[in-house]
Amino acid sequence: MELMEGLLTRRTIHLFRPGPVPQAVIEAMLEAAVQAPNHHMTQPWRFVVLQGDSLAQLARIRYHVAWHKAVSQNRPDPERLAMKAQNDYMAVPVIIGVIQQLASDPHRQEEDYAAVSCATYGMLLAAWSFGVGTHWATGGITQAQDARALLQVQDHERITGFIRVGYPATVPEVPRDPATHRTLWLS
Ligand SMILES: Cc1cc2nc3c(=O)[nH]c(=O)nc-3n(C[C@H](O)[C@H](O)[C@H](O)COP(=O)(O)O)c2cc1C
Repeated sequence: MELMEGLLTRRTIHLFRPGPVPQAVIEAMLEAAVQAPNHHMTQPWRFVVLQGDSLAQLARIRYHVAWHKAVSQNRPDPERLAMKAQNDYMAVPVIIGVIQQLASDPHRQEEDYAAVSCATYGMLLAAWSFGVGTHWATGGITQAQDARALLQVQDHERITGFIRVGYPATVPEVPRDPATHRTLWLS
């Protein structure tokens, strides 16, 4: 797939087909990620690939996070919402946790988050080039102590997102405002 085609057609996937993703695709995603631009070459990222039992553990943690959120918001049927949250994770063969190493300087931290986001986007695009879909999400689970422990996140690190990886069942359309509506050309 041409780079431009990938940039124009990649979408967040919400429904995945069952089945594994080749290890080579996951490795290619990670290689693409570490090529991301990063100021001062801080390379402020780390990745944790969860499959099998570890993915099931993460899904269970997501169940608890979703349950507590639903209860705290007085939502009806917290059990159903929590099961959906868990099942969404169990519907993919691989989830990649993205971790930012936190610099002590706030400005450096902000620039590092930009770099980690570039790395994450690189992963999504690399996956897409193999016809593999992704879903980049944040949410409460990125701060859950149990999730941090499972991913062996250190005090000077934070989880910036979880990337679900699998073959898409459907690819949604998510139209954008044209770039011309968002651009001022100066000469
Ligand atoms: C930093 C970041 C956090 C996101 N967090 C979530 C999330 O928690 N849940 C979710 O469903 N999508 C999340 N998304 C995906 C966006 O909702 C999605 O990119 C947007 O709807 C546009 O759709 P597209 O990716 O198909 O173009 C996140 C995207 C980014 C960049």
